[in-house]
Amino acid sequence: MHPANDQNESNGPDYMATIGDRVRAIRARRGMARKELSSQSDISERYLAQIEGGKANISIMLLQRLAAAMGVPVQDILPQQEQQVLPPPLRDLLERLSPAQLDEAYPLLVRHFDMNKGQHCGVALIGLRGGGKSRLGQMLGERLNVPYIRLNGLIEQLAGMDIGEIMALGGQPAYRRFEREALEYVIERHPLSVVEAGGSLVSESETFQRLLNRFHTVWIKASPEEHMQRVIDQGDTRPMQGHTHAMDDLKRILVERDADYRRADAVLDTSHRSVEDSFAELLSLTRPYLTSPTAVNQ
Ligand SMILES: Nc1ncnc2c1ncn2[C@@H]1O[C@H](COP(=O)(O)OP(=O)(O)OP(=O)(O)O)[C@@H](O)[C@H]1O
Ligand SMILES: O=C(O)C1=C[C@@H](O)[C@@H](O)[C@H](O)C1
Ligand SMILES: [Mg+2]
Repeated sequence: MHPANDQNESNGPDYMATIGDRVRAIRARRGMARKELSSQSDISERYLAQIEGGKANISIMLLQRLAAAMGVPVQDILPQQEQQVLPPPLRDLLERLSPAQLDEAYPLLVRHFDMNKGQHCGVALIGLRGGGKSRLGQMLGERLNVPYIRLNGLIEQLAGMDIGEIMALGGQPAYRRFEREALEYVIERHPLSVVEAGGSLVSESETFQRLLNRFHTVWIKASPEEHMQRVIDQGDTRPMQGHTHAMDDLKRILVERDADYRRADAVLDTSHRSVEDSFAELLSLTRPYLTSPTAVNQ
């Protein structure tokens, strides 16, 4: 409340008038007729009219009954509330939410105001090969009806050649240039999407920073053994040849990138879990960043 108002309200008539205004406003918000409030609070309609008209010097006991009948704390009716941070309607709304709904509300508000500043473009999945970025990313896009974009696929489209050819022709620098170009393409063309980053994007600090700034990022991780087994199960043994060495390499890469992957906004560990189970958690972690404020209940 504004301090100047508090001072004005502290003299008798203004104080009573403010109580009257507050009672009328709360009753209206609750959709209660004066008759109904009268029977709920056991205060006569005539006296309620006097209270609302700022003409009654209401006792503490009646004030308590009145507040209880309208389902609000007494301090909502009293004018001087210097300690109160939130305006009553907002606090009232938040108090009615369950803990799970509050968890949902927080990122929604964060996202909403960030979106006003043009910050967020959706969700980006980062992590090492075989974590489940493609599998889970596709499911997420389909479920929430937003495009799923595999950055490596887009790089190949923009370059007009596959990743192997890019590497052969221009090496890592060329790949990094196309990677950045692909990310900017997504930011410009897609207001909301699920982006799968290549496992090594995090090693390119400027591109990674851009991704962190524009997306809600999730590190999709697994144990080294599962990363390895899943990639082998997909029939791709290229980076895993040599077995013990391959496993050592994988572990080393995970350690090397650990600090970068940890910069993600959230972490999803898919080790020893079913795809469905991992997806359910990913959905709850990211839904607020992929739905428009008008589609909260989607
Ligand atoms: N709990 C789980 N969550 C996600 N995927 C799982 C899970 N359990 C098993 N899988 C399997 O692991 C594989 C993950 O492969 P996927 O291609 O999605 O990984 P990726 O992170 O996209 O790797 P890459 O960096 O190579 O693109 C899929 O075949 C998927 O079915
Ligand atoms: O994890 C890695 O080192 C890589 C993963 C791929 O997605 C590509 O980003 C690239 O081939 C390197
Ligand atoms: Mg993938």
